[in-house]
Order: sequence, then structure tokens, then C-alpha cells
Amino acid sequence: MSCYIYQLPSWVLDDLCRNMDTLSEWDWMHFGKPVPEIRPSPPDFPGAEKPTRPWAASVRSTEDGQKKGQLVGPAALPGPGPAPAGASLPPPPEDAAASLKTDLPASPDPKDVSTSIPRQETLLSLAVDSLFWNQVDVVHATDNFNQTHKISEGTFADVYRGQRQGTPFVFKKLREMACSGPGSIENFFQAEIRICHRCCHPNVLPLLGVCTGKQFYSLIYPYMANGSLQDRLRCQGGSDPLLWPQRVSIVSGLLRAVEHLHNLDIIHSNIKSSNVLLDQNFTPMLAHPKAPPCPDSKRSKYTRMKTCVFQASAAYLPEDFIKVGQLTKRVDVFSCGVVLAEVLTGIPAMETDRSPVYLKDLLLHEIPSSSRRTGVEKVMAKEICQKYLERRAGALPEDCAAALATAACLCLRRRHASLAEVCGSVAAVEARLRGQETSLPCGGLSEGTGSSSNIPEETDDVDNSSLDASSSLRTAPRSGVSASPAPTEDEEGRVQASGGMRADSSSEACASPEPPQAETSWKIEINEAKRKLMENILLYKEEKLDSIELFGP
Ligand SMILES: Nc1ncnc2c1ncn2[C@@H]1O[C@H](COP(=O)(O)OP(=O)(O)OP(=O)(O)O)[C@@H](O)[C@H]1O
Repeated sequence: MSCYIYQLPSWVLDDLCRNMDTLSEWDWMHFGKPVPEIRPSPPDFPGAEKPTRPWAASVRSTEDGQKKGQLVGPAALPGPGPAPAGASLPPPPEDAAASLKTDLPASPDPKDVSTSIPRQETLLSLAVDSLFWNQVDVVHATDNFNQTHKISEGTFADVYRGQRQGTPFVFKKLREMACSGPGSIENFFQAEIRICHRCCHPNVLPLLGVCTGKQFYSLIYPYMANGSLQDRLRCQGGSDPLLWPQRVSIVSGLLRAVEHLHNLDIIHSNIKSSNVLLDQNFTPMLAHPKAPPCPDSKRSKYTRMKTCVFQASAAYLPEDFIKVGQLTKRVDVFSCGVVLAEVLTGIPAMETDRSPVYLKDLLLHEIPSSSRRTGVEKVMAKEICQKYLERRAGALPEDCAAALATAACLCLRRRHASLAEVCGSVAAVEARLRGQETSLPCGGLSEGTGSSSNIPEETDDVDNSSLDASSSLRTAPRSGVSASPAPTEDEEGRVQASGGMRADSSSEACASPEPPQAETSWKIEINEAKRKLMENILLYKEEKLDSIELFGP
């Protein structure tokens, strides 16, 4: 028999409401998204999501992938055997799955976690216990975060390699940054957990564990043997340059991952080549979504971010986002365009001793003077191919280069660039390089995103350039486009971009008055009845409603 919340006696609901009043934001999130694994037989609430296995690479929900016929298995514990992007991956080895299960202390020390961090008990009650590693295991696996195991220092965390039961893992040890503000670790933690909780895709890096210890917080991932796309594009450690088929398949995997996230209404907001990790087969995995910054007032529908965090990522962000701080899917599409451009040209997204500092500015500078005419991307793409095409990656047929450059230009320039279309274009190049005869859609793509070539496309253009003469930008010494052996053009006299930080040099970027509907980087799926109930509960909390009004007599 179905049981509806309104069928409960009002005193029970009253009690429920009072208890709910004490919930943290974290708990509320999960109120909208039941995790039913802990219940022997889940109740049949209308509108409730189907039960999903709760957690980690080996246990994540697979619904979305199944719908689209995508692979939905665990994404990639490093293990033997090839696992090409988009191909079926083997389940994690038994020992690895077992290694994710960590014995929890029988009664967790309440002092073990700060109050701002989701409490272990709460998370346990959400059936994510298999995700938790205890501190001792993490210390053991990383040799107490031995410096010799350190891979890198990131914006929010230091990255260490470790090993458990013979399986290599990566441990991100989170740290509060001076500029990150209170709660940033919590946000970071929750962003990762939310995304991993909601999606499972062969090109999204799975979160394998978390540790909320007394001395540190850590997130645990599979170790990706080929490091990041950024490392490989820079041939760090003397690695060979990536060849075109590898490059295109990596971009294709990245685009599929982003498309998948967007289908779930998740905005990654931290797409960059250092967050595209490559396994032993160069299968790309998109990692480390950025914590959705908290709006500083309930009224704010759009998102503001800390200026210092912008600075780290400005190379991948569109100007309008930097100026306004409105987080939409377009931000991700733009970032994909920058990554695609890095792959295509071999030019780093940012180089401080170069002018312009940002690759996005270098490329957007190639826009023909009559930038509003139809097919501008095609002209721009041609320029890019002629001037900046990576020469170390082997031979690339001209039409493939043009299609890739056009796809990059679309991502960089169009307000409404269709990710599906860009995906399709790159996939066609991928197939072509694999030897499959495919006709490239570059003609159609370059003429406009889905629109007829006869129709002017004026309203879709975006001024992304941070090379605005009015901005107070410093000028850097010219160093050319050093990373690429491709001929570099004269950029003398160009004003160096500073990522549009003119928007605000204070702790937060400015926000325009009430921009149009913004998308948020995560979305609670909740049915209307629940939404109404939650609204009423808020009113109840403000003592504008009593429990009788809330649920009726
Ligand atoms: N799972 C992993 N396997 C192998 N190497 C990794 C892994 N995660 C990160 N790395 C390496 O560590 C580097 C830094 O990772 P990190 O996630 O801190 O990226 P970041 O871009 O510097 O920081 P952030 O994403 O926090 O802005 C990556 O570029 C990569 O070389």
C-alpha cells in the first residue's frame, strides 16, 4: 500500500517538521534525493526516484547511462586490459572493491569532524558508508602523505599517490586556502560527492572514497597512469607528443562526459586540460568539478565566485562569466573550446610571459573584422589552422583540422553553441582518423549552429575577448607562442589579457542586477508536492504557518 506524507497524523508531521528544522543544507539536499539502499524494501512514494546503488565506482547509479545505451559500469580502476573510451570497462577487481570498504569506528568520535563538514553519521545514514576510509588507512596508503608521493599542488588540494592492497590510488588532501573563505572545503567536498553520486560515465573520473579525519580531509580516486592532458600536451617528463588519433579521441571523450553531465543538469565549471586525466590507454576522465559557490543571499539566483579562484581558471572561462559571474552550461562549453584549442594547437591555455596571456584571446583575435557575418567561425578556423596547428602530432587531413578548429571556434564564440553538434563533429573526425569513411559536418557546423547558412547569426555571437582596450591591463613582454613549433604571428602591440579581473578586484566578482534565469551546477530532483511542502516548511520555520496550516487538521 502506498503511503503519502499527508496521510500521516498531523502530530507526526509536526514532529517531523521540528526535526527537519535542525537539518543542515547537506541533509536537505538528500531530503530531495532519497538514497534507498539502506531500506530493506523501499517505500513506493510517488515521485521518489528509483533505488540506486549508493556509491563509489563499483556501486554508482547507472540509470542515465543505460537510458542512452552508454556504458554504465564502473569507470576505471586501473587494471589490466584495454579500456578504450566509450568501450565497456571491466568491473573493478574484487580486492579494489573490498579495499573501498573501510572499517569504521564503532562509535565515531563526534569531535572527529568539524561541524561544517558533513557528519559521518549523517552520511552513514545515507548509505554511503562504503565510501568512507578511515584516517589510519589513508595515512598508511600514502605513507603519511610522504612528500615523495606528492604528484602536485592544486588549487584546493595537494595530490598524492598511494597504494592499498596493491591497487594504486590518488589522494587529494584538501586544504583551506587563504582566499577560499569559510566552508570552502565543505563545498568542494560536497560538489565532488554530488556529482559522483549522480552520474556514472566512462569519461567521468569516479570518486572511490572520502576520508573526513581529525587531521585532514581527503578524496580518493583511481590513479590515472598517464597523468593529465595538460601534462601530455606539454610532454612533461619527456613523454612523446600525443598523435592526432589520440588527441581527437581524448577530446571526444571529454565532450561526451560534459554532454552527460549537462543532461543531468550538472555544470562542471572547472573544465581544463589539467582536469582531463588519462588512464593507461589514454582514455580521458573528466575530474574535479568545482564547488558551486554559495550565493551570498537567498535572493541571488546566479552564482558568484571568488576572484582568486577565477584567476586560476580564467584561461578557460568566457568573459561574460568573468564579468557577471553567471554560471551556465555555456561556461563548460566555452572551457571545452579552450581545451580543444589546446589540443589542436599545442599552445598552453595560459602563459604569463606571453602576450596575449590567454590562448582564448589569441584565437578570438583571429575573428575577421566583420565579425557578424555568416560563417565567421569558418574563416576564423582557417586562420587558426594556418597559423597555429600543432605540427608534432603527425599528419592531419585538412578537412579534419578545419572541422576541429571550427568546433573550437563555435565553443568559444557562440552563446548557444550546441554541445551535441560539437560532439558530433569531433566524433566524425575521430571516426575518420580511425579509417572509417565519414563525411565531416564542417560545412554545416561552420555556417551556424543548426541554422541555415542564409540566416544571419548576429544574436548568437558573444564578445569573449578580454582584450578590451578599455580595460586596465598590464602589458607583458612579448614571448610569442612558444609552446608550438607552428609559425607564430606577430602579436606586437596587443594588449595583454588579465582574465578580465577588472570585473572586481575585491573578494568577489561583481554580479549584474538580476540576470536572466541562471542554471546552477547541480539540481535537486524533487517533485512538485515535495517542493510545495518544503516551501511551506520554510514558512513554518519562519512561524508564518503552524503545523495545522501546513498539513491540514
Ligand atoms: N587521479 C589522478 N591520477 C593521476 N594524476 C592525477 C590524478 N589527479 C590529479 N593528478 C595530477 O595532479 C595534477 C593536479 O591535479 P588537481 O586536481 O589538483 O588539478 P588542478 O587543476 O591543479 O587543481 P584544481 O582542479 O583543484 O583546480 C593533475 O594535473 C595531474 O597531473
